[in-house]
Amino acid sequence: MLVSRSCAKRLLASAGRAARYSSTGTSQLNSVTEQDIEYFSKILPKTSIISTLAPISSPSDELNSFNSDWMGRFHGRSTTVLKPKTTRQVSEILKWCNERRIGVVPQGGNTGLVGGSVPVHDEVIISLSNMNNVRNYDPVSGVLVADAGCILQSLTDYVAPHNHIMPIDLGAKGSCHIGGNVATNAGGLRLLRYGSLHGSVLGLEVVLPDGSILDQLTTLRKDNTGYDLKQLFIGAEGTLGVITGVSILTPPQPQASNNVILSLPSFDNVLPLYQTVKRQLSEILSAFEFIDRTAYNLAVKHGQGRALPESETVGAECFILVETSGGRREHDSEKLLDLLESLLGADKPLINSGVLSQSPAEFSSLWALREGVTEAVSKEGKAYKYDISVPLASFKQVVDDTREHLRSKGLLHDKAVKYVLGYGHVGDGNLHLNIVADAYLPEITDALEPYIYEVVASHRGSISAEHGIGAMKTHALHYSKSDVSIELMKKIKAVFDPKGIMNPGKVLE
Ligand SMILES: O=C(O)CC[C@@H](O)C(=O)O
Ligand SMILES: [Zn+2]
Repeated sequence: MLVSRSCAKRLLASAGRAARYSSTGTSQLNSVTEQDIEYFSKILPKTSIISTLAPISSPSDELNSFNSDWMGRFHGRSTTVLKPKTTRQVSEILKWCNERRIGVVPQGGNTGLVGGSVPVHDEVIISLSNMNNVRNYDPVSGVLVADAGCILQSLTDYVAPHNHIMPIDLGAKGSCHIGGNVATNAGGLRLLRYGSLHGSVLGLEVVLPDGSILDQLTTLRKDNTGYDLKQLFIGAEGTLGVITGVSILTPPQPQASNNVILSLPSFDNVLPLYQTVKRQLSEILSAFEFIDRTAYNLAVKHGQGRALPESETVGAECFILVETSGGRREHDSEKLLDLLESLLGADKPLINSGVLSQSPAEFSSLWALREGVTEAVSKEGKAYKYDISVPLASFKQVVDDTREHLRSKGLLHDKAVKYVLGYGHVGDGNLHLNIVADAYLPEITDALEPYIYEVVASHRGSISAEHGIGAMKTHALHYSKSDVSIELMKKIKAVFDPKGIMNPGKVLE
């Protein structure tokens, strides 16, 4: 139900003003009041509002999962979650919040790793989970238009009968939303083959903080008409507006997918191996993923995938998962077998052994060893997650140096930190450096930061290769962005969101 302008004005005038300073330091933001809930309940059915405030008054534990990230590292104090079903409803909510200066946090599947989708204070959470319809699919062009709240896996299932796949794939696919993927510019396991979302996303529908709807939901492959505004929202982490619809190009399903896990005696072999694999598999190579020994052991310990036969892992310092996706089943398998033969038959073999999947179940099981590292780590304790781009050659050095650094501070093993491990997307130059401890402790954070960011900056790398900045890295943005860049980002933010209501405390300080 839409609320009339006069009704909105009346409610605005009567609304209480529990003002406080926002985390961005740029504007006064207000807390939600009972009058706001009264207004929201004119826009949304009561079942789509979770609030501890009258006249809804849901139990506060219902709010907990929306206020915390899945790692239990970031916590907000929102009193109110709104679950709109339509773009128009999102627009009405934002218009109201903008006029009232109420902070807003858009939330998808809440699977992020940098605290981007939970409030810093008591912002209203707009959950996109009720906006979960496919709007249109053209199996000829492969262009899919979907609500932002569609779960990635359900979209993968939707396009599968049409012999297409989604251009992204990530461990959280069973719960992450396509809108969240776009808002965070999620990378994932298919980036090597299909590139980033900046290329696959053709159009977006975005509700701006003042409630206006930016309809750029084009399905065109070519549209060279000046500034490509949608690119600004890809990776903006909800700081410029709420993405409500996504138009995305889905690639044809490869006819044949194979994978193999190679065990390597030394990390030094990773780079020559990558060169060899690229040369021999050329266009059918679709993933080249790295798992160090610690990461592998944890994945196995926590039952992610099936452990490789013991004999194949003896003496392995690290593992590489190679995937091929091509158009000719026999040809592709032969290419992979030829690769294995030539690697193992070399005078100085780069690998100890390789385990090739022989069935769809084995294919998934090998992937689970890699995809499941995050899950395994979460079962071990609290993880400090650094998601960095550094030259491939320094992946191992960075992990080893971090371990030694923690040891020198007396924090390793006997004192809180249990593991330091590395894994990630070698093909994309992206290392996931995880430090696993018993708890999130200030002395560990102090030992890790700015240490890791300085290492990254010394390589002219990125402090966030794919997970974003969220609330976790706002203070460190300058390690990867120049002053000029940050000033421009702030100006862009001010143009779209002059009152600073959108996802305050994220991306920019
Ligand atoms: O948990 C992490 O640090 C990485 C998660 C994800 O980006 C992955 O590549 O598995
Ligand atoms: Zn990753």
